[in-house]
Amino acid sequence: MGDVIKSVEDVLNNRLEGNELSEVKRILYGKDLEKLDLPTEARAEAEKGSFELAGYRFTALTESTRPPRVVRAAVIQNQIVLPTTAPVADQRQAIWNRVAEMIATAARCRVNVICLQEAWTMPFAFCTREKQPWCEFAESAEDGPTTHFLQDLASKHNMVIISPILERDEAHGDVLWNTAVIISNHGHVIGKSRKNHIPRVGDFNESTYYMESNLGHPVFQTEFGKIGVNICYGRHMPQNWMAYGLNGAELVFNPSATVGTLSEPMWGIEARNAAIANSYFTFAINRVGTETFPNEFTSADGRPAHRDFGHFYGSSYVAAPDASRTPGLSRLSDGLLVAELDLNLCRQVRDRWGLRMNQRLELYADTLARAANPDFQPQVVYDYSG
Ligand SMILES: NC(=O)NCCC(=O)O
Repeated sequence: MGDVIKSVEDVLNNRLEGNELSEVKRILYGKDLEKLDLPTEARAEAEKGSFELAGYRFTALTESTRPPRVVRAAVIQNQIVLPTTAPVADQRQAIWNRVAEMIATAARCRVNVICLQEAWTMPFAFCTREKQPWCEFAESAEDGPTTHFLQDLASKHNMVIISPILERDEAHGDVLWNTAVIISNHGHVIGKSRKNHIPRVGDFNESTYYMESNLGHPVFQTEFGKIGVNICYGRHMPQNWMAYGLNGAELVFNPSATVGTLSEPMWGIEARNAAIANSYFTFAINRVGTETFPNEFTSADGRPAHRDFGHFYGSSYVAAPDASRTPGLSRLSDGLLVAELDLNLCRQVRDRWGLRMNQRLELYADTLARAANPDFQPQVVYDYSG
């Protein structure tokens, strides 16, 4: 179940042709984006490493008063490497090695900014509700071994790296957080962003492990654009996406871990809608594969106890403010998706559609302030005529 088709695009490409195929792509994907001509060496590395490599170009109009601001931004989706029964340090090291290989290929493709998947150094073990050994994966955002590991890669490859980890906040009594660390292309930690909304659905028992962010909606000014990170479940909250936009984000990454039975019909819609509504680029990143745990757990839904979470369906993609999007990566295998984009498109779409200009923040500030008040009464007008 959940692992039958490689991708929706694969099915469309195999079943449709000619004008029918291009019309379906125009309607579903905005336009048929030009494929990037990625280096032969990068393609060879991807083939040798058994991961998918895809690249697309989003263009913008040429302006006479501003130079183009073209950057290459990429995402990685990957399976865990060792079984979940292996020692924690070995599991993490094996994932580091795998992802470092994929980051090196990204560097060959001249990627400037890359984001990894949610809690990328570990299996998504929160379904188990067990604390050990999974809490051992937690580490300092500023000074932990994963951050040090990536700082070297970031400066070596001149690449901003966004590293979503399980954070251990030692200064605050070992509190755990779900955190994305933003490492500059010179290898400095610029800052961190924490997950604002914690799922309480299905086997996503994450509220057992960590708290909602206390950091708001930070946006990080990098050499390659202003970056926000909306972690996984936060993508269901339009106001969460909006707040990164209010703070000026041009690129918003959504590192995720989600399974087909729960969320696949929502996946292609949410990050894409956010790109349209907020006039910025979004990057939806999902892990891939099926992870099996040593002890059985139940899902509180009457099904028998089981040892796996279900299939993480990958399908990572990039969406643009003009409603175009890339095809998704595979539902089944590791992948690196590269998008070349001109950040000038954000302003061009704002000027054309006026969605930010017409946002009416003052109207919603008032509605939200009232709705958040314990005395709130919904504004409903009743029909008493019958
Ligand atoms: N990791 C996470 O927040 N998953 C929740 C499920 C979903 O949002 O699809």
